[in-house]
Amino acid sequence: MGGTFDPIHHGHLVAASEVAKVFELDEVVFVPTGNPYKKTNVSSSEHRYLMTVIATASNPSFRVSRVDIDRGGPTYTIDTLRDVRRLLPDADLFFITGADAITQILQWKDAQEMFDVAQFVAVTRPGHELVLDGLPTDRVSVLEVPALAISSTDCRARARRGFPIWYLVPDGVVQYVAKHHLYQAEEVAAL
Ligand SMILES: Nc1ncnc2c1ncn2[C@@H]1O[C@H](COP(=O)(O)OP(=O)(O)OP(=O)(O)O)[C@@H](O)[C@H]1O
Ligand SMILES: O=C(O)c1ccc[n+]([C@@H]2O[C@H](COP(=O)([O-])O)[C@@H](O)[C@H]2O)c1
Repeated sequence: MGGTFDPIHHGHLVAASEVAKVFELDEVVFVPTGNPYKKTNVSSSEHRYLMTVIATASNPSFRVSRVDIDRGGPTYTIDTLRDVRRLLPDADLFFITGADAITQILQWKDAQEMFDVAQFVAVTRPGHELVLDGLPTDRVSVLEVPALAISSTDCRARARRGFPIWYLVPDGVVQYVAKHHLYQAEEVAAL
């Protein structure tokens, strides 16, 4: 599952857990983006990586990869998939993505090649319509996950306004955000 994870929240974790169960996956690899070139004002990749490690630590089937962070340059999913394929040459790869991302996917770099490397699982997300027009139906599956109307944008806005993010994100992530003063007004957090 690729994401900016700024911060990772329970919507991400529930989606990953549900896909793992339904598709009988051995593990879910969370891949925080290095440079999500379509997003602005993103926290440092090390903060996002560490929050993802904290959030997934208690699940033995979840792990975190640094491939997108260590590669450098803009993060393209085709490169993520090539790197993960190199690390796991015999695995059947599934890329988990949300309803908002799947509608954009044909505009991603080397979109057609991505479907050769991995099967895509599009999970439902409150407030976002699943639009699969033009996508190869044999390479994209749809899965309805328990609806959690949580977004990283909302978590950041709540933290900035002094509202709690308890129960929207894992406890360790609440503590990490507080300790490092993430998402404060004018904040540009660096490790
Ligand atoms: N509540 C949710 N339910 C299902 N999928 C989700 C949910 N939140 C995020 N996703 C999916 O997880 C992937 C990574 O998401 P991302 O890290 O960009 O989180 P986000 O909450 O969408 O962030 P932001 O609000 O900053 O755009 C995306 O494919 C996104 O669609
Ligand atoms: O490959 C691309 O061109 C591309 C463009 C936008 C997003 N993505 C990927 O989509 C996933 C979710 O991205 P984001 O920015 O919504 O957190 C993440 O793995 C990104 O690398 C990929």
